[in-house]
Amino acid sequence: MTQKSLVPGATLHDNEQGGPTLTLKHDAFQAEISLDGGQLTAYQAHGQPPLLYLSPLAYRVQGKAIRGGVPVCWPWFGPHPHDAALPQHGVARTARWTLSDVSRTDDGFSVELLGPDFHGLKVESCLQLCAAHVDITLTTHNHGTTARSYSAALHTYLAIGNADSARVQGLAHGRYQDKVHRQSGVLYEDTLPCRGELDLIVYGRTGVTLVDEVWQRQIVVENAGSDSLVLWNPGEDKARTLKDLPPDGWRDFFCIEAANAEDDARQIEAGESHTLGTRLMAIPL
Ligand SMILES: O=P(O)(O)OC[C@H]1O[C@H](O)[C@H](O)[C@@H](O)[C@@H]1O
Repeated sequence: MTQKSLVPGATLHDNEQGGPTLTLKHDAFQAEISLDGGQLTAYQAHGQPPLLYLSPLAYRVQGKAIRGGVPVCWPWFGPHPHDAALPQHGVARTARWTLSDVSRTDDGFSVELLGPDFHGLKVESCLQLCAAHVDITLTTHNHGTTARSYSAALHTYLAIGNADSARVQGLAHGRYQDKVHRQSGVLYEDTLPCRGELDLIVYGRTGVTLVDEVWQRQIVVENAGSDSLVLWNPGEDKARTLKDLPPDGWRDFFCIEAANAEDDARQIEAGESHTLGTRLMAIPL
């Protein structure tokens, strides 16, 4: 593919490994979207640290998930519920998506992407990017003839100064499922340190804040169409088993995922659709 200008500031081109990539340049920020995975891989407001972490060892070949940015887990989150042969986190993050529209808005860009079809379910994504925030929606349509269940997540890798000294706020009274310790219960504390391996689904919380003392900022995450959010960091030991993450890479991000996961999996009637969304806002401390 040769480089193609779409609207002022938006260019579609192949990255170094040949993957179709949309680069967005604005006076106040710049961003990159990979059509492989249909995912935002970078967003940075000028003069600020990056909002999203992208592993320097991330695979950038068609058919492999990209570790970083905002991977799309769809139409199931985690292992497939009945068929262990199917890939973890569904088919969308390894599919090549289609760019259906890109336009300038008053304060940034709006991008629409069409994702894969999976047995009567179809997914599309809309990204609204401006200097103040990033909004991503994921809409699933059931174009089959019977009701269908699915699960999903926008698996956001938020960039941070150091996971060891960051914390998530806004969790009090959320019901949780802890996949590391195989426990469930209710979170009594409002704040959770991002230290060590964490893999938690928290129900009933649509908004939380990641507080980063090192970079002196907080990232506010507000989700919609979701009653579950996932908090994940592999920690030092598990990170060593991930080939697409440097040994110290776990320090540089914390995942806060807008989800329809586990107990929050959704059923969509024939002809209906459901939208999951997340808004990310970085604010100085
Ligand atoms: O390594 P991946 O397939 O990208 O999955 C990374 C992580 O995603 C989610 O956060 C899950 O809750 C974790 O259990 C999983 O380890």
